[in-house]
Amino acid sequence: MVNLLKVHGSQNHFFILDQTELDQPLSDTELKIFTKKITNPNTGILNGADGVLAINQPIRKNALAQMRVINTDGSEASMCGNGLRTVARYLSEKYHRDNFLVDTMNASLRVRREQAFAKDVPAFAVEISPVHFNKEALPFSNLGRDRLIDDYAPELYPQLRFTALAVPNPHLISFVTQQQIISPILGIVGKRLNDSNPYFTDGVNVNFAQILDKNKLFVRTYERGVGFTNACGTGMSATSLAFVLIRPEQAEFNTPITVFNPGGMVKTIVHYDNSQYWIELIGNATFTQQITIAESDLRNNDFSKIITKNTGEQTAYEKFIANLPKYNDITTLA
Ligand SMILES: N[C@H](CCC[C@H](N)C(=O)O)C(=O)O
Repeated sequence: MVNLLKVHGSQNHFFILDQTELDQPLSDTELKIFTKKITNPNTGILNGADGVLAINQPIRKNALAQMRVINTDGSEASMCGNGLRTVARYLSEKYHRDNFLVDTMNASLRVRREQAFAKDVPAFAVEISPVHFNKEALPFSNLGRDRLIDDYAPELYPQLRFTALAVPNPHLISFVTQQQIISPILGIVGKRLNDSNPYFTDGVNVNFAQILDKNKLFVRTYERGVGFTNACGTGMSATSLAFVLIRPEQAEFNTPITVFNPGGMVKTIVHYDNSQYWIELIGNATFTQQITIAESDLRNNDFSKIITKNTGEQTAYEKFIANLPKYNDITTLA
């Protein structure tokens, strides 16, 4: 039998599949098919999810394990901030470590257990890096420039200023008004740049941010390979870096920034060390259900005989967010 976990970071939901526990790990094709089925609310389980986080043996020395990120459309991403917090908690409890490295596609990243955000709301801090601004790393093209930092790009959407950066998955960020953040604009831009288009040929995660106060943001994201999610960890991290760079009078390096999102709240800290930017993303790592499935059923995408067990943590999480200030009553899955 195999144990899956249903988890979330800021209610960005995932299934964790520890491939090292399987007699025969799923192939890349099997993992893609499995993800598309189990995350789809109609064909999957537990209302689906925003992706699958697959854990494999480490690929670099000193790392405890590798995390791979598969979006609901089957595409693989180089990084997932909310997901890495939940994988960090899973590995922390499996190997009894609180401070270690996790391999991702492009880098081994530091993770550590943080003080819980509230009773039964465990929290982890994860490193978000490497960071790139040049068009080759994102990639973007046909915008007549090598970098896009706080500038108009009417080809993408008129009257908005955009910043493009990779952490290392690709993000497009715009600081907007409250009216704009709750308007259909984000969905229009997100859909257009994740269908075939001449600018972001690999797609891009689109983030609209409202500046609430000094070191305080609200971020809403249309995710590549998924669509609207309750939160995007790499999106909130990339937005925090753009905030510090573009509005230095309102956001500082090495200072916690509170980022609210439709699914809850995280803290970010933007760093610049040895001429490299990196971001700490600190937030909940909630396990909502434990799922038991026969390995043969997993391989055949047959979820008819699964056994699920509620952890009770979602109640604690909802109590935690009930005490947070409300900024935008957005039903994200619009
Ligand atoms: N959709 C993203 C991957 C998941 C990132 C997000 N869920 C996060 O928490 O960072 C992409 O294709 O780049």
